[in-house]
Amino acid sequence: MNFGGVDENVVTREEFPLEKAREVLKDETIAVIGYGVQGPGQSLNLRDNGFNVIVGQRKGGKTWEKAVADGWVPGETLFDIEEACEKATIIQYLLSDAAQIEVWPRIKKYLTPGKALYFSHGFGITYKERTNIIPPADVDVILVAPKGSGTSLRRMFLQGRGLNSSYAIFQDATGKAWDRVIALGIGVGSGYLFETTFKKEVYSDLTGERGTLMGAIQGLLLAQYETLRENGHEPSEAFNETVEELTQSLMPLFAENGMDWMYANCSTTAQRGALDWMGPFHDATKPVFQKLYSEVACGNEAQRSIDTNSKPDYREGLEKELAALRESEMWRAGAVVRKLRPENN
Ligand SMILES: NC(=O)c1ccc[n+]([C@@H]2O[C@H](COP(=O)([O-])OP(=O)(O)OC[C@H]3O[C@@H](n4cnc5c(N)ncnc54)[C@H](O)[C@@H]3O)[C@@H](O)[C@H]2O)c1
Ligand SMILES: CC(C)(O)[C@@H](O)C(=O)O
Ligand SMILES: [Mg+2]
Ligand SMILES: [Mg+2]
Repeated sequence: MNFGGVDENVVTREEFPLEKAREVLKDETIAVIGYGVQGPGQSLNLRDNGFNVIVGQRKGGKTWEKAVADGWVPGETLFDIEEACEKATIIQYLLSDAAQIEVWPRIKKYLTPGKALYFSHGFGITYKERTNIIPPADVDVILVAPKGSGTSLRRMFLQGRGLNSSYAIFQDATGKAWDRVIALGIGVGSGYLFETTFKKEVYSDLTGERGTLMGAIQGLLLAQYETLRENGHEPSEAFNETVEELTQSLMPLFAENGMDWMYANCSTTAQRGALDWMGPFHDATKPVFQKLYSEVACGNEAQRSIDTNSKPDYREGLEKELAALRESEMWRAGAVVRKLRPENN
């Protein structure tokens, strides 16, 4: 398929319908290991799509309880991690990236010949010198990476929509890796699947989430909010002009029909200014994106993530940082603005 002049390999549900996916995987037991964010989305979609799926999760704790609440039955469809890996023919390794490193020595013995090891991130394999995740040569190693949160994957599935995913094959030991990866991609509820490699997936994913999807957007929004506040604008005006209008009014327009369509639905005054100021914003941020990509490609970002996320108290530290964000003036103002949406009254 041609994307803006470039040919790419993609697979749609039309070419590879759900019935075909069920046929390909009819003799497989899929174990979804981990029940954090992607685990629930992928396992519930697979279950609702009629696949033979079980969940492997650390016993006790909140996520085990969440799995039980979602209808996974201990001893029948919910097991501890090692038992699920033993029963599986396909192991979907959906622990957090740091936990994948820690748990790997305990689960690799269950990767017997002909099984498949599935990831939703290229992290563990690409940075193998840092993760020590080195699968045996006689298993398939495949990837389906939904391009969005597991929460969205599930929500969009329930709405009859689909979140796009990339797919990759690192190792095809059985000759069935392509059928397996595409069938799983369709089964977890992907909109369409586009081809990548483990390395390109992790480089683009780490760049995207640090960049426009999460890091850059928060930096940009905050910079504008602060500028408005420093010049005497009230929080309500600053938040509406920075965040609320973006998410509620303008983003849906460019999601639906592209940036030019959103521009076309704004005043000529806005269009002139936006077209003129796009250049300076582009030029100011491009060097930051270039620096970010090179930090990802040399492995520094992966190492930072491994070092911080494998500390025993990392969750408390993270919660403090998230609380600071939540309690900042901009996001406290946001909570009030959201409450005032008529649909929330
Ligand atoms: N969060 C997303 O929506 C998202 C999107 C695309 C890809 N991914 C990728 O999917 C994979 C899973 O990510 P996630 O965000 O769902 O993970 P997560 O951080 O939500 O954690 C998943 C599970 O890991 C378990 N876990 C954590 N530490 C453990 C340990 N020491 N021993 C045993 N279990 C432990 C937790 O109980 C939890 O059930 C990652 O490779 C991630 O990069 C995530
Ligand atoms: C949902 C994201 C940001 O796309 C994913 O990459 C993640 O790591 O959670
Ligand atoms: Mg990611
Ligand atoms: Mg991502």
